[in-house]
Amino acid sequence: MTGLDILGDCEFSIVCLIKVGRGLLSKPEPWFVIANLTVNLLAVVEKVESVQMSADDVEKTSSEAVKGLKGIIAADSSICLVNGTEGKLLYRGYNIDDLAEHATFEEVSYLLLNGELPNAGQLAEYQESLKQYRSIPSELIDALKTLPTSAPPMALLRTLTSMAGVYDPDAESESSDKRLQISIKLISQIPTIVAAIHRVRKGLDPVDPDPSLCHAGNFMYMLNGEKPSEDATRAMDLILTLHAEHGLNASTFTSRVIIATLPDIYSAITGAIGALKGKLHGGANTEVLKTLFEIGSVDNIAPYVKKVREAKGKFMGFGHAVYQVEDPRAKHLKELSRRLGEETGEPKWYEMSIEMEKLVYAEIKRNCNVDFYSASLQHYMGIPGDLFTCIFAASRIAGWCAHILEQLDGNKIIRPKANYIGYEERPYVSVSER
Ligand SMILES: CC(=O)SCCNC(=O)CCNC(=O)[C@H](O)C(C)(C)COP(=O)(O)OP(=O)(O)OC[C@H]1O[C@@H](n2cnc3c(N)ncnc32)[C@H](O)[C@@H]1OP(=O)(O)O
Ligand SMILES: O=C([O-])CC(=O)C(=O)O
Repeated sequence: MTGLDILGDCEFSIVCLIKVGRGLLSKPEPWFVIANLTVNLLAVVEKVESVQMSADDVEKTSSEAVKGLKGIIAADSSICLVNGTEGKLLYRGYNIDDLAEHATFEEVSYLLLNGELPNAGQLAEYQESLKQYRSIPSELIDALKTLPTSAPPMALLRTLTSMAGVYDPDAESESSDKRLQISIKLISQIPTIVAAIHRVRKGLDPVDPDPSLCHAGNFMYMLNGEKPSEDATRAMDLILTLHAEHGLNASTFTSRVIIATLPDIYSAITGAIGALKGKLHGGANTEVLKTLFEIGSVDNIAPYVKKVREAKGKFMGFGHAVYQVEDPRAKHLKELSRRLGEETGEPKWYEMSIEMEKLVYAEIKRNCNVDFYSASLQHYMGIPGDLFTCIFAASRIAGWCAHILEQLDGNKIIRPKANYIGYEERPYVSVSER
């Protein structure tokens, strides 16, 4: 905006006043003069603001970025409510406590994808579809055998999920039916891929899925090569139910950002797996077990907490971006960890976790999150620590797919802007003069 523009806006008031002075206009009341000037000055302010608004288009704005986008509402969603002050979690309106107690992962994943719990017929049909999709292309197993066994399982999962997209003839389909089908396929196949990773890196052959087993039972079977007990099946089912969905967490947001550019579902899921891998997110469960192993005994916890505090370090499995009170999922995992600690005759890891929870809370006033007790629990279930995040992914695939389908319904590309804090425009300097 130039000085001339501003003058232009004041012009009417000034010209009027001059005309009054020359007797060309009758003398107005003082309130009229003030009101007139105010109106025109407001117009100037508005113009200045609109000039700033158009400068925003080139990412130059005076406003500050919200770090981590904390508290920013980035989407309308009817999938999940995370109430951080009350510690409440609802999937499509159903409380996680009720789902943990009564529902199976099949019901929960159907609910997340379709918006309603299935009736008996719908559930049977859905379970059948999940079973039909369980086998993965043999090319994935062949490729897995060529990859380094030392690679983190989440890196292998990321690579194989991306590959699965290459072998799916429907991957590029834009039909809603096909997209729902791909979602069901992914919910079914991620556990098969995870189990194959687990076995191949141990030098074992992958185990073919068993159609007589439910989703969780078959997952345990493909991991261990033995039919699981009812308790083991129920434990896996609970883990899958509790981790299935959590609003706009980092990996889910990633999946929505990716799908919003309209690539294919596999691309969005591959990105989500990459985001979940990080230790500030899903990767924290692996870190928790490492910590428990490093500490070794209840007696060493107090010195460990002191050491981490002095180094201004992080306590893995503690704190949350949304919950200011207890994570409502943690108590379910904690109780199961207690039970399995007793049943395996190795309560140490549970007892250490209890002491750690107490001492860390006293130190930083942060509760434990879903990743904390899932570590001792999965350890009791015989799952290696570095596979924990893959188990998380085998569950969260349901939430990711639900969000992807929701994003595609009325899609808009997600494109926030940066608060530019770099150089003003400056002249190019040739190499010889730098
Ligand atoms: C499934 C999940 O993703 S659950 C989360 C899993 N991640 C972890 O367990 C890793 C440890 N926890 C954390 O790093 C954090 O609590 C997060 C990433 C989960 C949340 O981070 P934020 O939203 O920034 O939380 P919050 O606003 O409470 O953190 C503010 C400060 O509190 C302190 N704080 C929070 N959590 C912790 C922790 N676990 N240990 C030590 N200090 C902590 C830190 O000083 C933090 O600032 P910093 O991140 O700059 O170091
Ligand atoms: O919501 C979050 O930020 C992290 C979390 O608990 C989850 O993804 O389950």
